[in-house]
Order: sequence, then C-alpha cells, then structure tokens
Amino acid sequence: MTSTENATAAAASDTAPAPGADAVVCRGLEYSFHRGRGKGAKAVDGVDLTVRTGEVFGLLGPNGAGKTTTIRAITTLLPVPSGMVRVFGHDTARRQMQVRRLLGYVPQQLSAESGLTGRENVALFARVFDVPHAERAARVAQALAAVDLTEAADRMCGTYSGGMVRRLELAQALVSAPRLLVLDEPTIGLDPIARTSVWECIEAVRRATGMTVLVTTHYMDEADQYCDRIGLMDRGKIRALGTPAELKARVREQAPEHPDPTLDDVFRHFAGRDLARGQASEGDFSDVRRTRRTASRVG
Ligand SMILES: Nc1ncnc2c1ncn2[C@@H]1O[C@H](COP(=O)(O)OP(=O)(O)OP(=O)(O)O)[C@@H](O)[C@H]1O
Repeated sequence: MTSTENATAAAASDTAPAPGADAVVCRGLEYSFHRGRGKGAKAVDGVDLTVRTGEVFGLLGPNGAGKTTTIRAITTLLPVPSGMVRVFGHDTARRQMQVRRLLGYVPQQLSAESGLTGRENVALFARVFDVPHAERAARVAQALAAVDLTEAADRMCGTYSGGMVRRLELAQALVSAPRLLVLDEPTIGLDPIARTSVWECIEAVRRATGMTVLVTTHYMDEADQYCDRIGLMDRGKIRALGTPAELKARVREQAPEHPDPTLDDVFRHFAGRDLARGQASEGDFSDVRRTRRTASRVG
C-alpha cells in the first residue's frame, strides 16, 4: 500500500462504525441551560436510550420536553457536561469530527436558502460535507431524485411549498450519504398529505440504504405508523421506551380501563398528562420560516 492509500484506509476506518455497535447510546445524559449566574432547570435529566442500527427511532414528546436538546447533544452541537453519548461506538466528547462525518442532520430551523435553486442548495451541502468534486453533480442529482424533486430542482427554492422545502432539506442531509439521519420535527406545520410525502421519502431512503433514522416529533399518529421504536419524553426524562405495540400492551396490562389504548393514552399513562397537538397547514416558504422561528433560540 502507498502512503496515500494507507492514509485513506486509516481515515475510512477512523469514521467507520465500530462492528456491532448501536447507532446511538446515551447514558445518564444531562443538560442545563444557564440562566443568569446560576444553573437553569435541567432541559435533559438523566436520559438513557439506545437507537439500534437500521431502525427508525422516534423521540416523542410535547414542546419543551427536551427532545431538541437531546439530539443536539447526540449530533455534537452541544457539549455533554454530564453522562455519555456514543454514535456508532464513537464517544461524541472525544471524537467529534468522526461522529459528524457519520451524521446527516435536519434541524427545525430552516436550512434552505430561498434565493438559490433546489439543486444549488443541495450542491452547497455537498461542498460543505466534502463530497469528492468528481462525484458531486451525480450525488446532488441522486439526492434530489430520492426526495422526488428532480423536476423542481432548477426552480428557486423560495417558490417551493412547505412540503417541498422539507424534502429539499432531506436531500441536503442525504447528499453526504450519512449512516445516521437525525430529523428534528421534520413534518411540523405540514398538512397530512405533505407529512405523508416526507415520511414516504424517509422510508424509501431507509429501505434503499439501510440507514438509521432518529426523529423527534409530537405527532402521535406518525410515531405509531412510521417508527420501529419510540422513546416518550417529558420534562427532560424518558418516561417509557419500546415499540408502539409494546407500549400499548404495557398500558393494557397496567390500566385495564384502556382495553385498546392509542399512543395518546400511552403518553397520558406514562407522563401523567396530555400531549398537545400542533397546528397543520401546507403553507409556503415563509410559513415554514415562521413555524421554525421558535427553534432559533436553541441555535
Ligand atoms: N437556548 C436555550 N436557553 C434556555 N433555555 C432553553 C434553550 N433551549 C431550550 N431551552 C429550554 O430547555 C427545555 C427543553 O427544550 P427543547 O427545545 O430541548 O425541547 P423540545 O422537546 O425539543 O421542544 P420544542 O419542540 O418546543 O423545541 C425547555 O424548557 C426550553 O425552554
């Protein structure tokens, strides 16, 4: 092997998932936002969870539950002051760059630029994520095709509907061929048809690539239909974890007054309160921007 081949092989093994490793492991994860001089309340309070390789895992909970803070720690965007997070066996505190190379992340905040075309937006991400120059055009076209935006690829993104913007953001995250796709409320504010089209894209990509998906949502029906396993989160803690069927079975056992529980009943049972539902409308680019403005405080 030449020294260049050695270096390339070393870099590849450096970012390769450890054999048999789970996609994400969090143990005792805590995070507090400082308020004034003192420490604020814990946004994340001792979270233990495992996302298995190849599954769609949903972190489900109401606004303020701590979902975004948890995934920002997993994606290395927040430090882990207490506890441990591993992504494919790599400790996020010590191997930040290796972890980042394995991830695609779609934040709640708008990440598409309205003054660029869809193709230009995805090409920008391909450059940022160091997709080799010779492969870039093909990989951008592939990512756009995966989210059904080939025809609209050369239109300004500012003319896209809300659902198309979300699918474009998926393409931006997919262009680097990540092993773990992390999506923060990917369907918030969309109508049911647009929500379904976003989920169909996620499903199709997962089937084609075997990639692991970690998604936050507060839509029970989506979690029930599309997630293999769910972590119910409330007030910084995971209140219950399992497949939708397992969680419902536990409620049936523990609360016989619910012989046929929905996930809403499951949440109420484990968290002791209702999960508020979000607003739904298809909207346009500026609606998406407005909907996600609440999340900008996290940035
Ligand atoms: N930058 C910040 N500064 C101070 N407090 C914050 C900040 N970001 C989040 N928080 C607080 O941390 C807690 C958890 O917020 P987080 O955004 O993780 O919840 P969430 O479940 O993702 O809800 P949402 O869907 O509304 O973002 C909330 O009480 C929130 O107000």
